[in-house]
Amino acid sequence: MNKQHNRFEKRKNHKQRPASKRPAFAPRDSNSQVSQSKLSSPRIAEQLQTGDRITVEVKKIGINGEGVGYYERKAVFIPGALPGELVQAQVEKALPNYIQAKLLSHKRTSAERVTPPCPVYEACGGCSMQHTRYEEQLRAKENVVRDAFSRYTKLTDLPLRPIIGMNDPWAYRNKAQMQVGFHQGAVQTGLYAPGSHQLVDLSGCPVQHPDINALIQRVKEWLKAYQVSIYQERKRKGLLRNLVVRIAYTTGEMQLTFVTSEAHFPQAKSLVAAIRREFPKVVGIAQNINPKKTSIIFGDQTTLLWGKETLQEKLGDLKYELSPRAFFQLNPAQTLHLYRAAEEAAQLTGTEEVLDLYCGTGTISLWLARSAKKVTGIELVKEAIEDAKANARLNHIDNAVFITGKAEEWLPSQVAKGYKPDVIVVDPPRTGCDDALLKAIIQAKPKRMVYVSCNPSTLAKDCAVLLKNGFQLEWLQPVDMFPQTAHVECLILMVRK
Ligand SMILES: C[S@@+](CC[C@H](N)C(=O)[O-])C[C@H]1O[C@@H](n2cnc3c(N)ncnc32)[C@H](O)[C@@H]1O
Repeated sequence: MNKQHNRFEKRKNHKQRPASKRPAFAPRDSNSQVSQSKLSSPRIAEQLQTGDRITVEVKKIGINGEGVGYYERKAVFIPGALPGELVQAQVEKALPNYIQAKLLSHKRTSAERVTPPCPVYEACGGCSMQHTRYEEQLRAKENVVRDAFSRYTKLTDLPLRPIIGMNDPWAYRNKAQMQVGFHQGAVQTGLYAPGSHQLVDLSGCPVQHPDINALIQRVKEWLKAYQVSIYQERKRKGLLRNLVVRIAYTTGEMQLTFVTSEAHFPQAKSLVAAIRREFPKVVGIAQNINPKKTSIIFGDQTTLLWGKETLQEKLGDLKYELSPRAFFQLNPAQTLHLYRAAEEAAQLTGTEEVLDLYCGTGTISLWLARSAKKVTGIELVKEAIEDAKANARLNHIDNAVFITGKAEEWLPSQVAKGYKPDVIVVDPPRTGCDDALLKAIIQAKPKRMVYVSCNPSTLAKDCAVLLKNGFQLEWLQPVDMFPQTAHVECLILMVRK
């Protein structure tokens, strides 16, 4: 995802078997029962329908943070349920290979259950694990990684390191991207409820930096006071679409971007003056124009309304100047752990050629460049490459080269010319590496391959391909970049056999 708030992954929806081919009866799990008044006898899993109520014992936490139990032998996914709980749930979807159900009540609750501190936790959908004690969240994320690797690689002795969690798993997010709406005379800012265009108003998000919350709250008041017209998605009318706020944890600098549907923004001057009066940490205020019918937040054009174009953040001793649209990891404290793990995995001595694929703004490349002979970063987005080059200059790093391109096209063409990096780092989007890229990595025969991923399933799948083609898995390091959500970041080191 970008590595944003949690959204549920789609499961495969297979066609229903015709009724005549369904088994007449299958034995029931002792803890799985249907209790629906209109039924004269309990339903077997194959006959369950939307609306049926079932009792399920929850066995584990699934990839989206939901409870997973079994009705007879069929998996039942119940958001909000925890392992060890016996729950009554209502069937929302009964499909041939799984059941999706809604938690109705508990017959037994888990000791790992806690009260979510966020008042709109259930409606918002940004987090999916606030009801779970943090230690249990970490255990569940380790298990998700373990399950994915045992499914795809069949490795029996997985070299899984303990997950790196946070001491304080709140207020870690350095960026908020809020939808703006208007409801019953009030300006709202928040996120859409999962799978809908229903805006959930957030008056303070506990995983965001508190200064971000404070700024958004006041801006909301000024939007109303200055009568800024709010964009209405359905009618495609109105001006203000989103507020994007970023904070640098090390310098405290803040940056605010108004995303508008058109350039004309008559209240911009008054808003800038009000923000500057009350929020001296804001160093730059920008307007981004996005006239398109799209769920992508930023449009192509950004203009500075006041202040600096970038804010400065530091990771270790590296400095980064970040423009409003530049990608930067959302949890800087955990990013340090991730990049240190990448450095350990790369085992650089100063003589290596390193290739960093999907390099974004070059953060990993610059981190590794200090102990490598040369680093080449490849990234699809041209602006990110410009930021990477600027950050290399800012940090006086002259052995890093950044190139705009598609990883799956660039590497095969270079390998065909004899290019042989010593270490390859990849950090692809959730979909994982393209087949053509994996093939080129296998042909390039790097000594070490460092794979960073936010999706354990695609990571394990790609790892399985590399295992069959001359690599072995040395270790896996999960890092909890997104506490309170089901997301888990994982880094693996593979070496040539
Ligand atoms: C998960 S981010 C990694 C960013 C970076 N490694 C970091 O830690 O900040 C994935 C990056 O891959 C880029 N990307 C997506 N598809 C790509 C492709 N086919 N080739 C190269 N880069 C791609 C995205 O623009 C994004 O910057």
